[in-house]
Formats: sequence, C-alpha cells, structure tokens
Amino acid sequence: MTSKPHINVVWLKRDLRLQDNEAIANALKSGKPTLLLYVFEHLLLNDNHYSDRHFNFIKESIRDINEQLKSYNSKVLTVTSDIQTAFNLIQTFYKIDTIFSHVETGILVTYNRDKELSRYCRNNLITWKESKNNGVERGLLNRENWLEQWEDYMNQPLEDFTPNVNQLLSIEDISLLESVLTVTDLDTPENTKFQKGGTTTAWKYANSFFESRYKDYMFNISKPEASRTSCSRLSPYISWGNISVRQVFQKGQDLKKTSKSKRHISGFLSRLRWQAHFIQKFEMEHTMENASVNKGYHKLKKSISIQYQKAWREGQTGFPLVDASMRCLVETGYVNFRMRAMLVSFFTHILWQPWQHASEHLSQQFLDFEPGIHFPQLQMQAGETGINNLRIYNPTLNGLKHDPDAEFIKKWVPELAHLDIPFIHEPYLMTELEQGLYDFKLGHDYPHPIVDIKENRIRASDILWNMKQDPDVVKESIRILKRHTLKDRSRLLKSD
Ligand SMILES: Cc1cc2nc3c(=O)[nH]c(=O)nc-3n(C[C@H](O)[C@H](O)[C@H](O)COP(=O)(O)OP(=O)(O)OC[C@H]3O[C@@H](n4cnc5c(N)ncnc54)[C@H](O)[C@@H]3O)c2cc1C
Repeated sequence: MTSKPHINVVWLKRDLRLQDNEAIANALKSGKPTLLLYVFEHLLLNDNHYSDRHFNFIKESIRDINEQLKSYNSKVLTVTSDIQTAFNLIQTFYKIDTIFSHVETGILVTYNRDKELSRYCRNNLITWKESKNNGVERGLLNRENWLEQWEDYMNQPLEDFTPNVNQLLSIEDISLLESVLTVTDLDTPENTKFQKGGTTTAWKYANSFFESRYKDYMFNISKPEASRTSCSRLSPYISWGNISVRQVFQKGQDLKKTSKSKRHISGFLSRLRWQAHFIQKFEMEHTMENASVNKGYHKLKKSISIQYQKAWREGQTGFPLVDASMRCLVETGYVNFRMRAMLVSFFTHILWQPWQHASEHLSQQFLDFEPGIHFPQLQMQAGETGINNLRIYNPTLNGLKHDPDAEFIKKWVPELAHLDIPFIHEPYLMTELEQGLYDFKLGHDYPHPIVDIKENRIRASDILWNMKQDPDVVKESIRILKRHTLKDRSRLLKSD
C-alpha cells in the first residue's frame, strides 16, 4: 500500500489575506506542500449573529485571493461542512501534519468547536499551530505590559507571501478534494450597497484614506454623513482580515512622520489600539456574549416590549436620527461609531430593553461584525459595566449638532425631507396647522414618538446611577478594573 502524501493545511477564518498572514507564512516556512482551506461551517451559517451580508463578503474576499493565486496555479479550497468532516475527507487523500490558523476570539460556538478540534487533532496526530491575531493574546490574567507588547507586535516586520515553486496544492489536486467535499458557490449578488470584500478593495480604501480622506478625520468622526468618507471605512476589511491591523498601523505611523494633519492621523491610530483593547477584553471575559461583564447588573430586570423592539429594528420610532441611522445601517451595513452608540442607548435606556435583545439584529446588520468589539461595546453603551461613564444620548441634540442641515435624515427618512429643518429634527412639535401647511400628517406619514423620551431618560438615569452604588456592582467594578485596566491607561486613549 502506498502511503499518503503529507501536507500542511492553513485554515483561513477571519484572516482572509495572503500578505502579512502569519498562519500562511508559518506554513510556507515549513517547506511542506500546503493547502489553503476555508470552511463555511454549519455552526456559523446557522448562527443568528451572522447574516448573508457577512457570507457574501467572505466569498468576495476568497474570490480576490483566488485571483492572486492564479499565477501559482492554486486556489483556496472552499467548502460547506463541519470542520472535522472537512479534515476527515481531506485525510482520505493526504496525511495532514500541521494545521496553521490564527487564534479566534469568537463566540461560544466557535470556542467549543476549537476545544473539540483540539481533541480531534490529538487523536489524529495532527499538530495545530495558532498564531496571535492582530496582537491579541490568549491566556492573559491581567493587562500588565499589554500595550507595550501590542506596540512591539505592531512594529514587527510584515510577513511576506513567498511560497516555493509548486508548494501550494495545485488546482488539479484541489479538484480531487472537491470531488468528495461540498464545494461552496462563490457567486454573490452584484451592485449591492455594501462595501465589497477582498484585499484589493481594502487597499483602495486604505490608500484613499491615507492620501487625502484622513485630513478631516477628527472633525467629521461624529457626523453621520461626513464620517462615511472622512473615516477610513476599513472596519469590515480589518474584521474579516483582508488587511492586517499591523499593515494599517505601519502605514499610519509612516504618514504621521510627514503629515501636516498629525492630529487626525493620531486619532485614527489610537482607534486601532481600541480595536485590540476591546477584543482583548472579550478574549478574557467570554461570558460577555450573553451576560453583562459586571455581574452586579444581572439583577437588573427590564420588561420586554415586542412592539418597541420592532419599531426600533424597522426605523419607525418617531425619532428621526434614530430611524435614519437604523435604516441606513440596514441598507448599507454601516453607520459611524456615534450613531451605533446612540442606537444602543436609545434601545437600552429610552426603550428600556435589555441589550441582549439588540445584539443579534445589530450584528447581522454590521458588515464589520467583530464579536470582540460588539459585545463589550453593547454593554458599555447600555451602561452595564460599572466602570464607564453613563451616556444617555439625546437623538434630537445629536441631530442638531452633527447633522445640522438634516442631510443624513433627509436621505434616510425621505418622508420628512420636504419639511423645514427644525421640523425634520422634531416633527412631533408640529401643530395641526403646520402639518396642514406642509401636507404632512404625523401618525400617517411618519410615526408619533413611540415613548416619552424625557420621562424615560430620567427613569433610566435614576436607576442606572443608583445601581452604580450597589455593593455587588462596586465589587465587580473593582474586579474588572484590576483585570482589564492598563498600567498606564492614558496611553491607550492618547492620540500619539
Ligand atoms: C454598539 C457598537 C458596536 C460596534 N461593533 C463593531 C463591530 O462589530 N466591528 C467593528 O469593527 N467595530 C465596531 N464598533 C466600533 C466602531 O463603531 C467601528 O469600528 C467604526 O465605526 C468603523 O468605522 P471605520 O472603519 O471608518 O473606523 P475608523 O474611525 O476609521 O477607525 C479605524 C479602525 O479602528 C477600529 N475602531 C474604530 N473605532 C473603534 C471603537 N470605538 N472600538 C473599537 N475599535 C474601533 C476599527 O477597526 C476601525 O476600522 C462598534 C461600536 C458600537 C458603539
């Protein structure tokens, strides 16, 4: 009997790129024949945090990699399967020596899958080597020296993609594997309003940002319309790994040396630190997916309103900036940080609904869904960490300040577009006579506000401020600060 050829496998997940990909670089350094694999796993296809927009983004990213692999006569083996089934079927043709991947700071189902895969690897004499993902560390007990280590990592040389001749499995070899696996169709809908996946597009965004768009970054970061071009818009590319944080960080640092707009580039670089900071927190507190990190808040009970939640999801709350933000997010997969925070604050404070009920809807809509940012941000904006300032966003004031000409609201709530600007921000202030003059009927053309915002704001503020003094909340806050606060917190926040 002839023995099977030995190969290494790179298991791609949220690292969909060839350059500066440590998992790929390490596999290639081994000198062995290498297969690049992506598995659309049933456990994620069936998970309510994910939606088609994510899967299409992944498919576009893989198509982009495949274009680059043409000159090597190779491609990514892309299948729909459970991970162990995929490895079992590959092993009918090959003996897998080592699986290379990046550590995944994911949701509970992927964490459990990884534990099972570890067992599988042990039983099948496969080595599984995981690389650090964007500077996030596994197994940390506190944040002593964390920022220094992150910065060291960010300043290390980038990993080049340099396979030896014929080192990557050929298209013909991969066809053989495809004959026993369920191949995923990589076609995606054309002309959507979502950012297109893939490293090529990622660099178009990065280059245009570093060439000119960054110059108004800090001026426009909170404005719902202008931020769409002044912010980098790199988040989906970073979240799905089309580009590494290190690649972006190094570009930004280089630019800072010569740029006259240092404040803006520095503000941007500090957000890259936050990216890792939040993911590191989630890595060390994985129960945050379902429950507040501060256990003192577990006793906070809110009454569920299906009607309020539906109005929020559909952008029909009667508060124009809230509705515009939600409609924009649903249609384009993106709103800026402030509008995200306001959507969560409105849901958890003004509608007084549990943040857990906002989680899946939002993660499905955010094209850049990153569990390590999503869950900590939800809890922070809901005011349930005990260590952050409570911020209850006033949608009207935010509209007047950050969308003064109502450009954003007019675009996404067109039924208000013909009103004068003050009424666009507060249509509920219109008298019957004024409604008649504008041929506009509140309750018919646009909903009445679904709640009394002033009353609800006071209720939320009273309850949450009082809870901050609760002994269980205080005890947990001390624990959280000990575990997650950096030695020199100001450095995380500093704009270089
Ligand atoms: C409730 C809520 C949920 C969020 N969920 C996600 C998510 O799933 N994925 C995600 O990438 N971001 C998330 N964010 C953070 C932030 O809103 C987005 O990263 C940012 O709006 C993306 O736009 P940009 O790429 O133009 O960012 P830029 O302002 O250009 O920033 C550059 C990069 O820094 C990182 N970044 C920026 N702001 C933050 C922040 N506040 N916290 C952590 N990292 C940051 C992102 O990787 C971003 O691409 C969330 C924020 C809130 C309030």
